[in-house]
Amino acid sequence: MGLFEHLISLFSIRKVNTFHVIYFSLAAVVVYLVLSVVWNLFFHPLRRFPGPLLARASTIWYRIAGFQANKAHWIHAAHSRYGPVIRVAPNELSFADPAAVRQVYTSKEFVKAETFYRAKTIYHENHVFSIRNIEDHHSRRRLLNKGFSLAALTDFESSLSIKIRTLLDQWAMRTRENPTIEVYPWLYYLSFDTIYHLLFGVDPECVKTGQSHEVMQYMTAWRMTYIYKELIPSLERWGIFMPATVGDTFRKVRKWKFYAMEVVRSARMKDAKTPFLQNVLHGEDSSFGRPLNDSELAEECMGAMFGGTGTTANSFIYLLWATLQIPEVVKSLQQELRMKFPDRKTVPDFLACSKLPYVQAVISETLRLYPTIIGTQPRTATEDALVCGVVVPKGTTVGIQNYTIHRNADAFPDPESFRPSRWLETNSEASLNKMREVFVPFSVGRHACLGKTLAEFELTVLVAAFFLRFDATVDPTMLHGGMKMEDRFSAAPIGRSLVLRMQERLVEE
Ligand code: HEM
Repeated sequence: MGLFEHLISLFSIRKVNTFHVIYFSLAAVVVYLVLSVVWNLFFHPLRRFPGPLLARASTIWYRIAGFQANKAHWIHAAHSRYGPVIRVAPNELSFADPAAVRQVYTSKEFVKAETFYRAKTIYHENHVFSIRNIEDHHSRRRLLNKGFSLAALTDFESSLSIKIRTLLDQWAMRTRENPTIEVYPWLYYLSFDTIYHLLFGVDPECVKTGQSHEVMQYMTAWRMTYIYKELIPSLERWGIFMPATVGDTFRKVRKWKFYAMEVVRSARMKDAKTPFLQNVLHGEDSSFGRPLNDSELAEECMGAMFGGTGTTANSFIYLLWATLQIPEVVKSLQQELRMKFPDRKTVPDFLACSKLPYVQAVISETLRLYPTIIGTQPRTATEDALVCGVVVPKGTTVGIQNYTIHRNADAFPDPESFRPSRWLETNSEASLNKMREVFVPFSVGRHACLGKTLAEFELTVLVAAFFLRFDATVDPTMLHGGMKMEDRFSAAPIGRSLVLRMQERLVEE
């Protein structure tokens, strides 16, 4: 007699109907859930680690936090309550100890966590961000590095300067009559134009026209699909067949893929000459032993478009938000810039601005307090490992979030204050080293940001050109609540808005 028949005879059921099947199925699910909670709380290898009860018992805590785009904030609050090593899901630990950063992110014992990064594929192919295998990732990185190198960016600098000048001309023109301006979309236009032009050699001219590009709505949709895919990985295949809003997001991502394939095909036909395309169209991905095909290359382009747009745009948005509320910071910034560049309308070159200590301190302080990759970057232990003296069993996922370690009070006293001068007034090499150890906005190790140099170029030149040319303040209608960092892995202000009052000032009054 089978188990099902046995249960039926036990409950004296003569004839099985649909109701019984549903009833027993539900009962089986409840029993399974209860047993897994008991296992997670009392028998799991991580049972001794502290953390919120719901997080130790099930993945619900982690999933709700993810859905609400609040994961980084919840984990941060849990660290304050439970200590530097906490359990944030039955099989996941979070470390707030700065020493953990390099032990995890530069070690071969840890690989990208499967569910989290598989969900970050865009449409049916892996790209450099989602590849987990160490050798495969290495060969893909080798293929892409050249397109984002310092040499490629130095060649591209004049195009970037033109875009920044066009943006500031737009702002100057629009604020002549009325000084109030919504800058949020404009900064997306600038970073999108920049990455697109760098990749494909064509300027989409969002800044020039003041219009969004169709790809931007696809990228917004993608931010939701990876939350859904983390929950149900098979949506990668089936998402486009889902009804309503959920299906719409997947269908938009499919449109983005078609768009990217078209761009790649046309680049192939024209044998496009940007450093990125030169390398990827002709170079081999050594783990495939061949160049990337159109679909694989389209996916890399989509990854770079996404990686290069919101990250830099939001960093500058937070830089303006934080800086413009502190008149002394603005004054120091403008003094340094105006001493060096007498022409206020100039868009200075990167090399000169990269040596200006206060400009660099303002950028560092922004990336410290508002790291756009705000949350955990989860890795899975491929063998038993030791992190900060704690044994991490094989198969455990661990993560360290920049939002938390960048607020380490030992390295950054009074961590919630935006204080650029902290980067300049350190009086010992030891305290500077401590700050450097903890400060990892672009991550470290083999998965560190591919676009770091591009982001630094863009931010540095933009900060310099903006503060040379404009006097600005945050509009009084802006509320702190609207600037809360929404954690969808890459963070953005929850209100999607930054309204400023600004005035072009070309001479001292
Ligand atoms: C201020 C701006 C930026 C910040 C703070 C930032 C931060 C980061 C961080 C922390 C990672 C590691 C993520 C992880 O391991 O899960 C990363 C990876 C990456 N970033 Fe950025 N990023 C920025 C701008 C850019 C730009 C402009 C691009 C343009 C292409 C870019 C492309 C990438 C790519 C492709 C990866 C994956 C690298 C790999 O796994 O090998 N990022 N970024």
